Amino acid sequence: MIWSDFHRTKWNEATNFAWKNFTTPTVRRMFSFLTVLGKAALPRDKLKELTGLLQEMKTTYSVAKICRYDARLRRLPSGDYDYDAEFEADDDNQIGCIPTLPLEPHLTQMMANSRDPDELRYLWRAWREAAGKPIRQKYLRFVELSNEAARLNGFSDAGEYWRSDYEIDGFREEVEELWQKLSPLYQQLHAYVRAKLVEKYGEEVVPRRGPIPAHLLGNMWAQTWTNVLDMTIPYPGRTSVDVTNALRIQGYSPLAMFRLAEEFFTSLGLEPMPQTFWQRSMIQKPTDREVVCHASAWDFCNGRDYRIKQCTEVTMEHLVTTHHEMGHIQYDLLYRNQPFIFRDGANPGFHEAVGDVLALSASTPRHLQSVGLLGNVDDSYETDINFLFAMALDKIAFLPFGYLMDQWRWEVFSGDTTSSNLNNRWWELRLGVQGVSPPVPRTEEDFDPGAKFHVPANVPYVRYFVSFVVQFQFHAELCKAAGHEGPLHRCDIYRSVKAGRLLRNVLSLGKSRPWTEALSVLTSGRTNKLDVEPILEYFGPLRTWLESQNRGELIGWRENEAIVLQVTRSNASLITGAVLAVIALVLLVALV
Ligand SMILES: CC(=O)N[C@@H](CC(=O)O)C(=O)NC[C@H](CC1(C(=O)N[C@@H](Cc2ccc(O)cc2)C(=O)O)CCCC1)C(=O)O
Ligand SMILES: [Zn+2]
Repeated sequence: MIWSDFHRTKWNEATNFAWKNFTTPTVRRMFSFLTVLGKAALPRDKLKELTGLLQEMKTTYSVAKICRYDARLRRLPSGDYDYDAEFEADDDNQIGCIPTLPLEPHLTQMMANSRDPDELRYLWRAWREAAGKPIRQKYLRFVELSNEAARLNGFSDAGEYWRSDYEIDGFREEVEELWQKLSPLYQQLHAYVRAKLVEKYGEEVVPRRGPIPAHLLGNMWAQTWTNVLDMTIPYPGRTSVDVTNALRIQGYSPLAMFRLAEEFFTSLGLEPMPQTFWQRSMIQKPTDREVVCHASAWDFCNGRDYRIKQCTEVTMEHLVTTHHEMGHIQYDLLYRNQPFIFRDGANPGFHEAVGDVLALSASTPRHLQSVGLLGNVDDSYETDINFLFAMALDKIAFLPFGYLMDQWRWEVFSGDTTSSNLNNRWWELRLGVQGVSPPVPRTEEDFDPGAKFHVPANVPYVRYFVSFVVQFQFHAELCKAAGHEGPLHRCDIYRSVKAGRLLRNVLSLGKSRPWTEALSVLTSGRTNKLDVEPILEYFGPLRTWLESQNRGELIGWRENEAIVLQVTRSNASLITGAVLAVIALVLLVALV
């Protein structure tokens, strides 16, 4: 339907007050959602510009490729990798390189498996040159138009529009409070992993009391650290829950992984995937065309057609992702009989939590053994700690990143962060909240947030932070319903129809009731708030172990070490003396 400016104004006036006096709460709730037009509230030409910018940014990200790292050819006199040589003809090989490496699966796997700091630093920087830097200006214009659309919907900026999905005042403060309670556990994990990386790479590369360089954590954004488990596992040689090898040895295909995940859902009495799902999903990277490989789950809003698009690799990490994506479809299926406007998650964090809740059970050593993916599992203390540590590299390591992504974007939308400190503010948060530092100096020429899918794709992110807290609330309640006794981290709700019924009751509500009421249903009225107790209970034994291991280590990080390390490592001769003097001055003032 084409909205003329006249009609839009009339609609806005008409809907701005009449419905608020309706007496039926459900109808009032429907109108409160229907009257938010989102970007459609923009004048046609601006809407066209906005959608054009979004498509261009998504395309840049999905086609970005970089050159292969070539240790031999390009060395500066200082021994550093001469990154700029990438694009200059040089005598060794006549022409510059041809960018051939895409993010998925190549760079993802290289960041996971390489143990060469120089190669990792190259991959880290080259990806940001190719994916982030080119969209900096587009993103700034996109923010302006997003804010204009938000204001036309009655919000102060796009951040307030995004936060309205959570329907509570003070959501921002609530998230801040949750993070403050979780940060001590994160700092313990950070200190332990840093000490192990110092052992591996030396203090030249990893400062013992400083932030961890972001390229060494096994992930392009340092958002989850499961790929450094081999270097950090507490008790090497004991049972490790990374069943990637078992999956491959047993000949698992992506389809078999999907069937395994589906069977967990049906074991709880939940919905099987519909026929069309198996016919129309794309579960492997096709060879005949370029696709966006970032996994996604799709509801075609007709009660029948649901699909997953995923470039599945046969790894443990992808088995967890398969549960995650199928969790979205399960939620879509459970609320398909709701009125259309209520076919959504109670809040976006709930939608992200469903699959992860089942994966918490499916990842336990006991469960992996019961499906034949793990051999003999002992109930020893060491096996417990190994398991909890592996889970923490995924769940605890992620928390600061899940928190800071939208902290940064909310500040950009509100104007607290502008083009003059766009990238610097990102690194202030990455340093201050997450304790990671860039392996090479960053400037306002760069746009590092743009190298993370959800920024060019404009997908909000605090939903994952909320999910990582609430999924443990779900886990605790479903384990209670399943009659589990013993430590929470050993719970496996597999085949518990009681747990399945409770989950069905909560998820079938969709967005027909505020999520606080859905939480009340989940906890039989015990609470209606986000609560960090279950995740802290789950990781309790690991926290005690980390605190004993970390005796003598600095917990936390000195932020200035990041700067000093960068200066020494980035070939000081390239940096004019003036800049060096400034840094020395800043440090002097900071230390006085
Ligand atoms: C039509 C549409 O868009 N549908 C939505 C779903 C819906 O709204 O119904 C959708 O499919 N979104 C895609 C997105 C994909 C993934 C993701 O982006 N994850 C985050 C954060 C994270 C990290 C670790 C983790 O264990 C769990 C999450 C990241 O990778 O940074 C990639 C792999 C996992 C989930 C998703 O499924 O959430
Ligand atoms: Zn998701």
